[in-house]
Amino acid sequence: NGDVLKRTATGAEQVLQTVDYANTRFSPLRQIDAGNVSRLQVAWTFSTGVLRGHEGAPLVVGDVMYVHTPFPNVVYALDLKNEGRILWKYEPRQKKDVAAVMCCDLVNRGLAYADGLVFLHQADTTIVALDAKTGAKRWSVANGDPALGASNTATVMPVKDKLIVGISGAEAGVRGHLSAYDLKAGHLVWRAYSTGPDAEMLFDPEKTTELGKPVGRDSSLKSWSGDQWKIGGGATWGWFAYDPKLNLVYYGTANPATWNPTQRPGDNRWSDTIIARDADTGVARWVYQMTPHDEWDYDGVNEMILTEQEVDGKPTPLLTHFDRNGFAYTLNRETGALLRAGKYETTANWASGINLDPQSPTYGRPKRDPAYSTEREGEDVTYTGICPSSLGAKNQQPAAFSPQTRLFYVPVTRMCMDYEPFHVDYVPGQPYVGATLSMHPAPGNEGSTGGFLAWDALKGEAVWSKPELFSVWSGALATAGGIVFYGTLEGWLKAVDAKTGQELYRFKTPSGIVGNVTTFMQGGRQYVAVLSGVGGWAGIGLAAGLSDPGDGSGANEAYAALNQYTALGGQLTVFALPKGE
Ligand SMILES: O=C(O)c1cc(C(=O)O)c2c(n1)C(=O)C(=O)c1cc(C(=O)O)[nH]c1-2
Repeated sequence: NGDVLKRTATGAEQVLQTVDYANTRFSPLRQIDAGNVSRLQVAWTFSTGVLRGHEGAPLVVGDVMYVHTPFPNVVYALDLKNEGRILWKYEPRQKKDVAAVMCCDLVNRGLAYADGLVFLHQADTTIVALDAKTGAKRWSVANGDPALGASNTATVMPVKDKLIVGISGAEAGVRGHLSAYDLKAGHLVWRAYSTGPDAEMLFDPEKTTELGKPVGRDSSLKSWSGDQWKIGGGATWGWFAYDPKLNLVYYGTANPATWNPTQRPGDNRWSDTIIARDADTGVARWVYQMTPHDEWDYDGVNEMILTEQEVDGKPTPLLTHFDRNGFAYTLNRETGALLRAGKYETTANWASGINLDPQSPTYGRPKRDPAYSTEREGEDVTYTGICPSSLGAKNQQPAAFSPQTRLFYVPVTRMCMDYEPFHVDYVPGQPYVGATLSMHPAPGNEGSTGGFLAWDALKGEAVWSKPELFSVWSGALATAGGIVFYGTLEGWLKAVDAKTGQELYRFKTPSGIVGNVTTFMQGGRQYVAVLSGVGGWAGIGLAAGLSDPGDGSGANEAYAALNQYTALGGQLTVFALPKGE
């Protein structure tokens, strides 16, 4: 989309949650830098009036800031020239019962902007296009049926004349899909399912490839027992990336449903898969399945970061992905060739590595350790000591990439788990989970369950790594000022030196941070903004007021200590250097 490309070029505005199409979360702004960031001050704050997990970040278009909230998904337009005065407010009417089918708190990862429209994708899967000036509804359309377990937490991405949209619900047996709607009028242009017949997945058996070879006919159907693919998950609740030159949209699919692996033999394609699709037609160019026949809920939706780097002396268009399963993958994003795959979380024990030998019949597949299979002795058995936990070595909170250091900045979770699969029958609109989890800190971290690391994807090694008391559930932002920002579950906004990781600044916001840090220019000054409001899967115990330790698929117990550091909130905090600096 020309408007998006123009507005993302300078870093002054923020029209996408991913900062740019390439998902680098790198801002070219440099007024705030490693030398002065320690003098950052709070410029102004805004209470959202909602008390659940505040994921995502506000948008800035010209002199207007657009702030979204978790369910009920209120949108505020704030006048940046007039001390944040409310220009308009949009409050959707949604049925409360959608909350019952949302797996991991009532979060929303934010708005997107293009061509004078602000796009909101509500919890109940209604997509709404709002007039950016007035807040008037231009069009709306339902993308799924909450009565069948579908919901939404993801942002959308405007690409050319289309809006790319995903769906949540793998924990309810929803069959995931990626859809493209007409940006101006809201009608469906194409829809591509994650599982099922080739025609419904928009796969070309001859031209869609995996690791350089055509996937062949019925690549998904053959990998499921009977018609289980119809309730097979592979939701699309993560982030999207776009390469305008190749005209390809990239995203990952979620776990197969149910979590109980004994119930669904086969590779369960194309769950836990990276997919590249033609933006105009939706047809899949290439795919790569990271965790075939997932036994651990290693959902593959984390962001795809697009960079240009030299590989073996040649400038190469790359896609780098930090998966829940503990491995970082780097592929050639044009061809889908697998270039690197290694552990970024060293405690990951379910697989010793990824087979990188192109001659091998198991090329590209994980080398599993049978000791950590969750079906080796069948159902109703507790399999212990599996790392990482289902939360992943990293969950959805996006990493950043700085072209200055050529490093990725990755928020991580260091948890292991005990996993007990049980038989579950599919009932439309009901949880189709089929496993009980108990989570505990990964060994070797003195009880801390989080960290923030700088990762060299081509060497496959961490350059520096900082421990954090709790999982880092906030997205990173790198800037041309040589700094990287992130938030913590206790509520700290932190700035660290991009080269060394040395902490340069911290400020305690009113509630835990699960939002993504953003930055923008207004009136010649650079600002940094972040939403506080504890929640998401890690903060579900606090956000939903859970009492049973096992609630939240084990997260309530795993993060019980969080209530000694923070409480519910819903606030935007905006930072700047003192006036005149
Ligand atoms: O498969 C799905 O449909 C689905 C949806 C969501 C969601 O919509 O938030 C999450 C997950 N899975 C999930 O596995 C997960 O770990 C998770 C964490 C969060 C969060 O916002 O903290 N959402 C979700």
